[in-house]
Amino acid sequence: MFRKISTRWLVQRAGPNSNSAWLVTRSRDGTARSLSTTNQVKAESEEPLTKVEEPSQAELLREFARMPVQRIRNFSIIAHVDHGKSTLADRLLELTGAIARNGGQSQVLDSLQVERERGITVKAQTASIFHRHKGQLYLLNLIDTPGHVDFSNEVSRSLAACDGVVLLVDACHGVQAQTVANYHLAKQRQLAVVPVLNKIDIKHANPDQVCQDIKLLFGIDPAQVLRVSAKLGTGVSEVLERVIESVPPPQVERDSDFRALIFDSWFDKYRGALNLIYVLNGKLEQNQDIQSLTTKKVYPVKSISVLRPAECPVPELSAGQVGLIACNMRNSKESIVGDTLHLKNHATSAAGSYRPQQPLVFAGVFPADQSKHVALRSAIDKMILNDSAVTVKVDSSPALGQGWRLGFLGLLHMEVFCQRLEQEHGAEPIITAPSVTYRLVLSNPKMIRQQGRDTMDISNAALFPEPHSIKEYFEPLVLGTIITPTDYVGQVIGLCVERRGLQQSSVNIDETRVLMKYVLPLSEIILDFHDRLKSLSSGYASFSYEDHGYHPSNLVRLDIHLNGKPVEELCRIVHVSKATAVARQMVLKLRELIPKQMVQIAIQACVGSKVLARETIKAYRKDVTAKLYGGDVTRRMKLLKQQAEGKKKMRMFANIRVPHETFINVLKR
Ligand SMILES: Nc1nc2c(ncn2[C@@H]2O[C@H](COP(=O)(O)OP(=O)(O)OP(=O)(O)O)[C@@H](O)[C@H]2O)c(=O)[nH]1
Repeated sequence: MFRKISTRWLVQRAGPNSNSAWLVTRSRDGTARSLSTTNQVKAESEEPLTKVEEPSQAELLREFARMPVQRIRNFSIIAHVDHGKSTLADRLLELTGAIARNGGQSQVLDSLQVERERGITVKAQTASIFHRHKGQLYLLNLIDTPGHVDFSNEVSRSLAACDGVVLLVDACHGVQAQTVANYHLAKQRQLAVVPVLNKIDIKHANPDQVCQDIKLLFGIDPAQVLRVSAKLGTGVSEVLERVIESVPPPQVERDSDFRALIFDSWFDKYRGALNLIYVLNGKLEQNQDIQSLTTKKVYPVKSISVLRPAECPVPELSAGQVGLIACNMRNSKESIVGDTLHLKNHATSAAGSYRPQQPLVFAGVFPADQSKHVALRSAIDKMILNDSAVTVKVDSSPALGQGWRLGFLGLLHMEVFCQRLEQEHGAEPIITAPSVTYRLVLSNPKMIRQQGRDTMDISNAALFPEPHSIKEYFEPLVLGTIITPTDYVGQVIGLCVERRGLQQSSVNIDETRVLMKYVLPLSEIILDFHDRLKSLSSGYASFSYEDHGYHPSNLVRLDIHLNGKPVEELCRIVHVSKATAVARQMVLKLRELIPKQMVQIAIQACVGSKVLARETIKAYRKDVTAKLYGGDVTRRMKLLKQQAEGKKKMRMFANIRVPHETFINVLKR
């Protein structure tokens, strides 16, 4: 028979779609009755209930088409690494019915294999969700962003399509370096900030102290900071309420010609490049012809869909909305993140002000087998479509053949890109040692092809000119922000000094933590600075950095010779004060990494003609005297002498096999 239920039970039964408008009860006479507001739910809650139905996808998508701008909110979740952005995004998707509760799949928006394997977000992901607030249905476009500094391009790209951010801070670890960087990024774009403390369920969380830190660093009133547990779902619905109240609706025009910003794209095997767009003006319908502002090419719109987070087809997209379009674009030269789309022959001004970040670290990428050159080029092209921060230039090397020089935002970015090349496109590239871009002033400017400039930018150590032709050296610097517990300040300062850092400021956030700013050479931090910082502070210190221009320096080119032959792929540009230490470390590492071969291998690290370090890998030795049994000792000596001479010849002509991964592994300490 019928049961009496409480309002609370009813709302919970309604599950993810607690939007009361969508609850449908069936009364005693069997007629369906929909409840439109929370108040009505209360009034009707004493009624017997037999069935609760959820709105169909079709109903929601009809609402999507009718949604006025005033009821749209576009926001990103930003935070330091591991502060719980993806977990909060999961809860918001569940709460609004976009995904099933307890679906067994956590971090739905971290869909890439590399994200699941490494447990980090590397790509910002979008989802359009619906939520009922004060009786009105709202459309919320949520973007879950990565937290690591190497993927900060994803954050700036996402912010171009937003009017507000949820600034998430871990209640145990407090404000960290990337929290500060992301907060300033949002403020630069004048976005509304909804401050949220996460992980309040953890016993040793200290939300009051963290609120004080937020007040000190960002001037946010502690009373404004929401306290949630994304894991348990506590307080998550208030986040949505606050987003609707604090984030302004998009500043867009619906009564003008269509204009949209491409803020992400990726490759689909069957449909080509798919563009994620944010519509700023007018509306777009299927089969209309659109034009790119950059390339001037015209494309027919083949399909339009909205991400919930799965793709759902919709007939049109209106200003203020975010959606996915397929329009026969084929590669990264056509589908450009940051480009503006408009209707054919309705030229307009650029939408938004997004520019990809400049890469800081460069590495050569070559096919392991030259017959795979075309396949690797196509894989790189598809990957760049999905990662607009990566730059590509053609490159070649005597040992590795034709390839490319790619620019990345950091070493992790480079590793993730190469891992994705392998996992998503089956490519097996060889990656050479990463390097930063140095600037050289030459004594004879005629040597430089670019006319009218007497400086030369160089990121490939193999192309480093002879020292006598260089007048001045410059190296790139970064301004690093480090937040560390006071107990580790000594070790952190030691590390920064070792890396040629200069302290700019030091501020006590509270009694237990210090925020320090250091100017550091970029080349000193790209490889392992972050790992060292984490290990010497037991994981508590955090680090983020931004570009700080160029500074005069004193550099040398360190060559690695194997049996007297230079190996271009292993040479590096280093600061003169570090040359001997790096030389020693590289030869030792190479001795470990290069397998024993038929000939003895001499590994030398040299600057010019001066050898700074040397190690030897002994050859395999066949026992040529094994067949002798007894006999004259001179016979034995003769065989050994013949063997030694044969090896000497081999050493001169033999090609020493260096495993592909050596080029990267030699740099890891
Ligand atoms: N106890 C507790 N753990 C949480 C909470 N929210 C997230 N976590 C855990 O914190 C870890 C990191 O969560 P993620 O959601 O991956 O963090 P993220 O900020 O998305 O990480 P990146 O995208 O890699 O920067 C996971 O192990 C979560 O289970 C919470 O409210 N309470």
